[in-house]
Amino acid sequence: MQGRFHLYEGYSLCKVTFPVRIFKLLGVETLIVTNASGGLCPDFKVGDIMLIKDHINLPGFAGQHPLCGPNDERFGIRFPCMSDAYNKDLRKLALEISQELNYTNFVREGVYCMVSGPNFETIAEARMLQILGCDSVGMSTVPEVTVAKHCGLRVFGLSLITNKVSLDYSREEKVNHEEVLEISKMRAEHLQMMVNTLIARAHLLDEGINVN
Ligand SMILES: O=P(O)(O)O[C@@H]1C[C@H](O)[C@@H](CO)O1
Ligand SMILES: Nc1nc2[nH]cnc2c(=O)[nH]1
Repeated sequence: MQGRFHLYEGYSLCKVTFPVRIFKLLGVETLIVTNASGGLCPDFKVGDIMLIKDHINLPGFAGQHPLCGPNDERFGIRFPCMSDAYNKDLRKLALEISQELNYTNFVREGVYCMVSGPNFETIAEARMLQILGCDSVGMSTVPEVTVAKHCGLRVFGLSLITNKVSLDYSREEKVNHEEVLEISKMRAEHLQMMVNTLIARAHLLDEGINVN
């Protein structure tokens, strides 16, 4: 997909995730998601690429969930397990690839949290998210991943840390969308290289071939 639909644009989560079900019907087996997010983990720097290890579905906690309503059994079960949402083997492979590509000084792993947006966080919100165990925060991805897991797709995700989220009332810098776009452009080639290399190697995992 070139871009995606967002909840904050006014789309229902059913519409936001509709392309994932189309992928499933087309025979897609693995979903690779990328996004931009704000860094909450104090160790993260702007420009870091975070391999998404897990997520927190904050809109889901409040009933904004793409699987609410009658369950479509053709796609998956009523109560899907999400404890292994982001495929372990693909994450391990991505870490190995980042070492080979010499990217280790800007590749991290962490927990992504979705909020609906469109505003960036208040400082109190950011502090709360950090206490909850979120390493980064963004406005997308989680609904698509949830629907992908529901219908049995394997998922891998990368989140580009485009800014630091303000956690301190004395911090003068203000988060803005222009910065998000600028950092995304700066890291685009690295992200493409990681994804391309991962795709080239991922099928070896299915065939049980040692990728080292
Ligand atoms: O679509 P993603 O989640 O990558 O985009 C993020 C969320 C907003 O659309 C935008 C905020 O600057 O970046
Ligand atoms: N919610 C949220 N989304 C983002 N997308 C890119 N940066 C941010 C951020 O700081 N907060």
